[in-house]
Amino acid sequence: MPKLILLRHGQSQWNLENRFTGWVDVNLTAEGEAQAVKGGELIRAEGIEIDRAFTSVLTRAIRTCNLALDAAGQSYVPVIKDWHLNERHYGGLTGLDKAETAALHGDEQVKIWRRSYDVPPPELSADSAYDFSKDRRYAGSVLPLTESLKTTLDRVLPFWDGSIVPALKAGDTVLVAAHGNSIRAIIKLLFNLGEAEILEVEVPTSNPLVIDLDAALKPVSAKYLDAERANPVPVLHG
Ligand SMILES: O=C(O)[C@@H](CO)OP(=O)(O)O
Repeated sequence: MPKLILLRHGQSQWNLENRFTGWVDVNLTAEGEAQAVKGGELIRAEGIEIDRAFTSVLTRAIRTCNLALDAAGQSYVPVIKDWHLNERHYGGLTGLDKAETAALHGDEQVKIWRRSYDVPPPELSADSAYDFSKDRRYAGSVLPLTESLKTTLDRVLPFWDGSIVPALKAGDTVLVAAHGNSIRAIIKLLFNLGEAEILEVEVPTSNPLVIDLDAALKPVSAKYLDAERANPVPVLHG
């Protein structure tokens, strides 16, 4: 039976500072590192044997993946890194303080930017310090200037179909160490959630969400390994 473990990265420096992060390559805090290790220890305690892992090209997810695999005693697992698993691009909000932005534009507008399904934040300006188009990890790719959850899902989907689905169909146990919104995109897809339902889904940092799948890759069960830090698991649609 294929098994998928979704692991949101541990606390990052900008999670701590409450700044819109998106594609900025901030590192884990010490607390985030400890969370990643705990995630791996829980995977080990559950006796899960991972066949392959996928992560983004952002340090906080890569390090969470590595720390969790180390703590699970499975550092040898092959890891594929791909930008299609990056966090949603926060466009012109990138780097701003979330509370200051709410004070300026109102809580309602910030909630729309953060959690609406298809309203993207304003685009990144041409002179932004957060222009990643010259970063060699994205060479040859056309990069977004902003993303909603919907357009995040649009770019996660080809990678999901092309790389992760074949591994799951082969019966592998797969770890995906990624970000709040790229994981929400995968959850929407997998659980066939509506636009309103996905908005209620908040994935806790570095708490492994273990999903057993049938041969058609429909979820048959889902649980967080750290029950104390769990949020409601997505509803299984029949
Ligand atoms: O800042 C970000 O990139 C994301 C994830 O931390 O935040 P949000 O909760 O607004 O999706």
